[in-house]
Amino acid sequence: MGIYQKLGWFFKQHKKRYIFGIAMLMLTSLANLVPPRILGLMADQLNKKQITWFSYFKYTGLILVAALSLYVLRLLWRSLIWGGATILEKELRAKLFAHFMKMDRTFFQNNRTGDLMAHATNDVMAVQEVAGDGILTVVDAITLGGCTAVAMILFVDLRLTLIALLPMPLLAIFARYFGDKLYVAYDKSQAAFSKLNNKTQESVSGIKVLKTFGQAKQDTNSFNKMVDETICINKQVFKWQSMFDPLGSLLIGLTYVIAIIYGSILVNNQSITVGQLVSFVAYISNMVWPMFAIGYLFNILERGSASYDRIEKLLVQKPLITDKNADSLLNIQDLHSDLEFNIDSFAYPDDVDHNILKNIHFTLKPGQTLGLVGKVGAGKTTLIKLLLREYDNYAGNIKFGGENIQKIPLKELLEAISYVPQKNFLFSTTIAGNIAFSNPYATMDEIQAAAKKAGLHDDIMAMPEQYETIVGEKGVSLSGGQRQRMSIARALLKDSRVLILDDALSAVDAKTEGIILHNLKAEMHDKTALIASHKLSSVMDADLILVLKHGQIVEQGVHDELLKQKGWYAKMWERQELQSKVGENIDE
Ligand SMILES: Nc1ncnc2c1ncn2[C@@H]1O[C@H](COP(=O)(O)OP(=O)(O)OP(=O)(O)O)[C@@H](O)[C@H]1O
Repeated sequence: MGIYQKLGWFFKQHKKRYIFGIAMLMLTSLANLVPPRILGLMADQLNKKQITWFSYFKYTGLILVAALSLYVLRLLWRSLIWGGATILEKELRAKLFAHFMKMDRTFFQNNRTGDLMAHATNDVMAVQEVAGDGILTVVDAITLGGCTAVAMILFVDLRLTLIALLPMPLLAIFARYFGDKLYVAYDKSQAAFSKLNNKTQESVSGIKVLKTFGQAKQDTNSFNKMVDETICINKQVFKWQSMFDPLGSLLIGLTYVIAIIYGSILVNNQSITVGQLVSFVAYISNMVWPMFAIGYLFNILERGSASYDRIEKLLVQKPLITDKNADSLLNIQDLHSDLEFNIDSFAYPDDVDHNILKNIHFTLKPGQTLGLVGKVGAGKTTLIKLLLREYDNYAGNIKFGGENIQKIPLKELLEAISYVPQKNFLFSTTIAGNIAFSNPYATMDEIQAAAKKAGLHDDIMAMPEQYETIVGEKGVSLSGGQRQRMSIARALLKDSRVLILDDALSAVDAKTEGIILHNLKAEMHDKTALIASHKLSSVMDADLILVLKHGQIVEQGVHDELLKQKGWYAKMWERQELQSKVGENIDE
């Protein structure tokens, strides 16, 4: 139960929602007691042949009212409690995302991207279950279980209740034991299935290469081995399922048998009426779920608590770059968006003798786009990292709206930037969830608009469940180009003043690239953009293009000017034009 204390901040924020939701759940439990009791009363009157049309309509009417109330109550508690869990999920994701954005290189070296993704998906899901299914199981176990037991005792018989319910605690114990085993087995099965999916995709896309190198047989063997392993893992799920399901039915059946045998004896010696026995049998079905709920509850709380601890451990980590020089009164919204780079020199802290950037000076007005080009290792990403404040140890300054970026609170600065990194990450969740990661409160319309601008909408509509399709580790694999466009959609969903694309269109075909750039242009009219790319077509419309070589600007200007200079840019442009016409690979 400690997890509820840890999540106290959230329940305090949503106190009214949970109080009302729990009240609705309790009323649901009470309403559940009505139909069995009425059935019993009806059975007694039928047995004594005393039933009249009036009482018949009264009883059926009451059952109908109870059913309608149950419908409304269930609708209310579901939207309140499960809705609350969704809010918690969104808040935790937003917290983690904001934290990841704030953290520096060391954090990402210490925490592998895969692990961070797991925290942001699996752990967040486990915690949200505490606020959704966890509350449901606690309340149901206590109120539905408790009220039904009390009704059995009050309306029927204490002895019958004690004896007939003897097998029920076993149901809770088995639900806990098998529930846990099933969860672990199911998780492993999903991981194995996604591994198999990826392997299939790799083999199919690499089939020509495999055949050329005579590796097709080895690949088939390793594929068959993987299929066998996956089947073995899946068998575990069926094993636990086939052990638990019949056992559950057996225990429930046993309860009914005991109730009917002992109940009949009590009817015979006139301790209870036939109607009471009918009510009792109907109450047993009310008892089954609370027993399962007790079993599941422990699993939900244990998993949720462990996951919350892992999330907390991440959130308490502090970035090395701090706000020590920041002016807390500075509000980035008040700053004009001129971006000035005045870097005299920069060397990475672990290689201080080697200047990676030298004499980088330029200014961008709001709405202008900078193109950064140059060979691999020329320093394009490094320049971007300095704007993202991953390093402060450079000679010179970077100014945004006339203020040194080191004076702007880091959180505000990063919130003003949408960054599409070279390596994009995908979470094991829906497409919509993945896009909305940068803005968990985005509406479906906003998500779709961002996907359209990023040229991804049509691909999504062709997927099995469109925006609800699960992607990533546990779902459909996306191509490199689709991942890049997803990352761009994510960045566009965040309303920021600076957009950075770091080689973000490399895997996108020329036609789609044209569409995306056109859309970005419309989007960027008052925003500043930095586009680093190996494809010159991505930067040809930029207001300023810098060609970097060994960390220095060797050419600069707009596309036409650079072509006239007949330097590296003009040569590369010619090559890439030729390449796109011939469709061949020409290396730099
Ligand atoms: N963390 C680091 N520590 C030391 N040197 C680094 C580090 N990161 C990059 N470098 C070096 O800095 C230089 C510039 O790298 P950078 O990634 O900025 O180039 P780039 O132009 O973005 O290359 P690419 O086109 O591959 O993205 C390279 O020589 C690289 O090896």
